Amino acid sequence: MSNEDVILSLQGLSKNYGSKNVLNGIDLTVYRGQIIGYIGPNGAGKSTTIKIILGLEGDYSGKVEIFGETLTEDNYHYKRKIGYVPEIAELYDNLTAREYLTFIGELYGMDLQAADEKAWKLMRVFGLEAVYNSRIASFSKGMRQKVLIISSLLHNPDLLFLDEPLSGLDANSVMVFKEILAILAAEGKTVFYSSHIMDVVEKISNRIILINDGKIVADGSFQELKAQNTEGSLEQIFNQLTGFNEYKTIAEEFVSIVQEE
Ligand SMILES: Nc1ncnc2c1ncn2[C@@H]1O[C@H](COP(=O)(O)OP(=O)(O)OP(=O)(O)O)[C@@H](O)[C@H]1O
Repeated sequence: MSNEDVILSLQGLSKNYGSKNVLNGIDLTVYRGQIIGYIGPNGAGKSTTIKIILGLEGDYSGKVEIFGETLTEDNYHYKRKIGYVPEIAELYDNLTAREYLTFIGELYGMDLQAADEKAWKLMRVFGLEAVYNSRIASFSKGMRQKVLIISSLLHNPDLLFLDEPLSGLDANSVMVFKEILAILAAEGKTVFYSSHIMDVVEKISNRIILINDGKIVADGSFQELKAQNTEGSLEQIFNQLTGFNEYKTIAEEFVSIVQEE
């Protein structure tokens, strides 16, 4: 791939919280059209990486380049080309879906009417047109997640960050969303997908990055990772590479404590 196809580059990215070293020299070049499955154990630093790239977390060392420009505090124009589904979302409960989505659309520089029309159409495709003018407080978990997904894509971003995006979605919606991602990537959009649902990551990503102890411990397509490891599924490869083989002992200990008289 040529340099023009580099969408994102992390060079020696490190981050401490106090004395805790969370990221420890992440080197990663992401190319246009890739769906990156960014995985790792709880607390490995996945959300921290995403927040640094989004400019939500500072005080790191190393270099971040996005769309060919170095990330600095006063360079925020790139944000218009980015979409983000956070792991924990602050949806404004008192707003209606319409108010929320048009607000987000305007933040991304869209014209109010254009944002309104597009948001309504996307809500309709997700079967939510009847609640477009209802308050988000009355929405189920899956409905909220769909609003979040729409808000991340309303402005047609080139690079999409998804942190556990399927949370609360039913099986039909998951199928639709996986297909949306595949079509977007085929259109040249780039997706950075962080999740613990290994069978989905295995299927949708064309490149999987596994981080552990603040470092990249695996980088390749699922087929490549499979060829390099003795284990078969991504879940098993994950457990093998993160040195986890104690699940039975932990489960037994947990249940025996639950059953203590
Ligand atoms: N604002 C903060 N202040 C102090 N420590 C933090 C802060 N944010 C994150 N951490 C710590 O950094 C580490 C990495 O957190 P992060 O949320 O990036 O992990 P993650 O890989 O996304 O985990 P999970 O899979 O559980 O969502 C954790 O140990 C967490 O406690």
